[in-house]
Amino acid sequence: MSAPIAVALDAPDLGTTLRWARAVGPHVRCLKVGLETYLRDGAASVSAVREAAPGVELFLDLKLHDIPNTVAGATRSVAGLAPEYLTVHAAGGAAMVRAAVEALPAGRVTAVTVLTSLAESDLAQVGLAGPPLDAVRRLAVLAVGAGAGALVCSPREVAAVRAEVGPEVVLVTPGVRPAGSAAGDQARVATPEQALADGADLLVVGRPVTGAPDPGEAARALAAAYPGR
Ligand SMILES: O=C(O)c1cc(=O)[nH]c(=O)n1[C@@H]1O[C@H](COP(=O)(O)O)[C@@H](O)[C@H]1O
Repeated sequence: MSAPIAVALDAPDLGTTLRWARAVGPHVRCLKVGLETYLRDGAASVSAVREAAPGVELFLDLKLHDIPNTVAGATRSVAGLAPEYLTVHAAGGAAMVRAAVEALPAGRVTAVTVLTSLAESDLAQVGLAGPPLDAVRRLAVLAVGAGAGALVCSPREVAAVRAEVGPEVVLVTPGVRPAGSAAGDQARVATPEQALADGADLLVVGRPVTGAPDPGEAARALAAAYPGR
């Protein structure tokens, strides 16, 4: 099985997105198309990434967050792209997550709990008092109860979330930084070793790979260090 890594293709133009997809695709299980690419290049970018990296799973990271009726419609709008993962914000509530689940016939609705860029002080500012773990656990339980098949949390919470939701739910962790990599705007980070040891199923890695002088080689080295189980 290929390395449990999703490379975030957050690129400034479609040519770069596809160059990265071709370079890293052979080494990893999954490629992530997010807001930067999707809002600029649309659905065609998803098909183009699939063509550039055949056989690799597609993670469509649109972080939907709206009233249930609107999220259901938005999910139907992209369901034909057949993403293996589609993100929604768990904070949109159980009815919203369920609306996405019902509108996505295949693939996993993937609920983002608390963004990995937020530290405890940021959460306090938006009215979520207490450690991030409390909110992450609460939102994880809510989302799984509403039918989400995957969750996004930081590697720091993954062990506690696993204990909460059991073995079947796919746990996805961004905020993964190999030792020595810059954290950038990520607040709750850990190494790939730690994330996997704590029970993560899929590591999302962007800049440590795509910002490397040779993204293909960076992905190859990361995949060799963390081969699929
Ligand atoms: O849903 C996500 O993928 C996501 C959730 C989250 O809490 N934090 C987070 O960083 N992400 C995404 O994961 C990727 C992380 O990229 P790097 O920080 O460059 O490794 C970006 O594409 C983010 O949009």
